[in-house]
Amino acid sequence: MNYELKNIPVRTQKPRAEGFTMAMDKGLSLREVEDFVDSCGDYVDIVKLGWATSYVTKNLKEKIALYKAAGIPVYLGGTLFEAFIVRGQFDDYRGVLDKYGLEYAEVSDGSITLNHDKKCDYISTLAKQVTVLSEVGSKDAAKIIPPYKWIEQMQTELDAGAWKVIGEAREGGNVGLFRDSGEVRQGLVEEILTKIPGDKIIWEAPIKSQQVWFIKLLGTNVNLGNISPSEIIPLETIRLGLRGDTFDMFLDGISL
Ligand SMILES: C=C(OP(=O)(O)O)C(=O)O
Ligand SMILES: O=S([O-])[O-]
Repeated sequence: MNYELKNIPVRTQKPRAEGFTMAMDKGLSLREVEDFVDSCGDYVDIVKLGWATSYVTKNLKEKIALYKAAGIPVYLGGTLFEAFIVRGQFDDYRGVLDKYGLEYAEVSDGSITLNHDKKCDYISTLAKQVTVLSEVGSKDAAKIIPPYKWIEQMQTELDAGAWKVIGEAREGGNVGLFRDSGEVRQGLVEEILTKIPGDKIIWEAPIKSQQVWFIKLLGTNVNLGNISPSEIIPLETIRLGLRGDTFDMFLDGISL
């Protein structure tokens, strides 16, 4: 760090299994990626190329190579997986992973209706090729999945070979884990945590108030995702108690 401050919570270091930050790149240029990894690389554990943006992104190979050179793995948004599945192109999807040398993949059903056993089959097949992140939750705000179903799905997806499960929120943070106002479905999160270990979950939390909520509940080293590149440094300060929102969290025993 640039100077010494006392009572700063201990952050996990890369490669992190916990305290993990997933950034969402939805079309950064190569030059922007160079700047991004230079300024924020220490705080980014994995990058998702949001939904199917990789289909239209220029210089995709070069972009993935820039992240790789910075030690940051890349995966393609779950929506892209779903776009292949709905068209009967699973083998083509696997070919894309190979073509771009990707080591991670997301399996989700946020936009399609997928039989859950079939989803788990995709997870176990892909887990033989790459590290799989599987996502639970719908992108449709009208589809409310009860907590016991979230738990059942998360557990069976982990059992099928998912490395971590992701709680859906979209870029807007207004579905899945959250109400359409962006407020956390607190009862849902608390119930999930009675059964699924927190370190196995990445909570999509694109909005600052959501990040703060999870850090207050689960501490500095909670896994958070769908973080915009411009919010990586701000999030790191929130994790460290160096922004107003969490300022008092780590000041036990200290007073003026
Ligand atoms: C983040 C989104 O999609 P995905 O999870 O597929 O990246 C989104 O649609 O806002
Ligand atoms: O919507 S809930 O479970 O607080």
